[in-house]
Amino acid sequence: MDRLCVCTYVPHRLLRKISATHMFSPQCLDATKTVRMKKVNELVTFISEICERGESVNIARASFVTSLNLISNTLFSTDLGSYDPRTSMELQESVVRIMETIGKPNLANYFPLIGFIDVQGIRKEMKVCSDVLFQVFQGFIDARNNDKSSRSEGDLLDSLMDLVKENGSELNVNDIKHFLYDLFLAGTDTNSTTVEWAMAELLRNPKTMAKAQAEMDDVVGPNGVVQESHISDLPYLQALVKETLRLHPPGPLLGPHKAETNVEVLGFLVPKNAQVLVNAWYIGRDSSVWENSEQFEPERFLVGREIDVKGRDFELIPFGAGRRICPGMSVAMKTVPLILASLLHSFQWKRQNGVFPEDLNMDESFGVTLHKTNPLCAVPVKKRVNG
Ligand code: HEM
Repeated sequence: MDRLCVCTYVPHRLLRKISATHMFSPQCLDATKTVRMKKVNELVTFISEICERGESVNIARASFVTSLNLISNTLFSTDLGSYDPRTSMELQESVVRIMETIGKPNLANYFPLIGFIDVQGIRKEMKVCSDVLFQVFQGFIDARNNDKSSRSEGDLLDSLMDLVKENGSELNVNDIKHFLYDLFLAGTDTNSTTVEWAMAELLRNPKTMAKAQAEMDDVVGPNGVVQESHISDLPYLQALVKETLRLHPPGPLLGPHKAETNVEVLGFLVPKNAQVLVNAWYIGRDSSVWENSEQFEPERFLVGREIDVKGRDFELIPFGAGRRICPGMSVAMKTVPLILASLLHSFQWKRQNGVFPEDLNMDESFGVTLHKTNPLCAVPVKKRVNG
């Protein structure tokens, strides 16, 4: 993978390095632990309110807001998402619209000659929404430049602005805005889609759901509150996250790669400059590698050789591998299990009119992110006495 790694959509390599030290390093992850807990607790509170009204929750939408607020708090120390559909959050709406627009089949990809006409208005829509994001980011940058007291000790924007001052020749405010843009797009939908697919698999596999909940009752205690520190003691939960990423990798074709030089892969020549799309979705379902490859069986990760998602085991690469591996992997592997554990430990889940069937519709819509075609809506029922 390292030889197929020319960067095609992140504007500045330096920023990748910065994110590794300023956002995703073990120290930063430790420092942002409290924010993650707070935001996940807000999700639980929101669902508890829905529970009291006996309504259903759109799982992807709710966990999308949590993921968005997690990122916006790490970057700007503020919420940019809202669970209340009546509250207009322009950044949230624009991120959703960008993800929907990117996911649409674009005729220009099939007929490049007509690309300049923008028949479907995709380019225009992308521009309108992206402009909103850039304006919001510029607003935060201006506020910090104009009013030093609006700087909040330790969030990522402060560090990035300090870096611009120190490395003016290599880095400018535009680079920062593009970097923030990538983080919001790459780090929200991926997380929430994974939570939705995991919940869908569990709802049609009640025995698997019961096993995961029993493990939590043992480790967290029936009336305890899930903490991030519990996750390492919940092997079944970790296995079910891996199994979800195997069957439903949010980035089914990873990011577009390009060969830096002629590369030989398994006897095939990949010529220099060729664009390479890696089908992580197929790799995860390859029946020559995975037994019962279409079945959701977290147990497969608990026996035999340990297979992880960190880019070293090529049969499971939902985050990619090599130099271009997802920089947010460590934060995703903390957030997704934490959200899932909180949803499963605090609530039982049912369908509006009964239980979910084994043949629950699991159709996938291929786009940049692999979405569930029919959004999963489920009714929460409070499980814990003090939850
Ligand atoms: C379950 C959650 C996630 C999955 C499955 C995932 C997966 C991926 C994949 C497959 C790529 C492309 C890798 C390649 O081209 O080989 C990627 C890139 C990226 N991801 Fe993630 N991601 C997740 C969560 C996150 C989060 C939470 C963040 C940030 C907070 C994030 C930030 C990024 C960025 C900035 C890139 C672009 C990196 C580059 O092009 O160099 N991701 N991710």
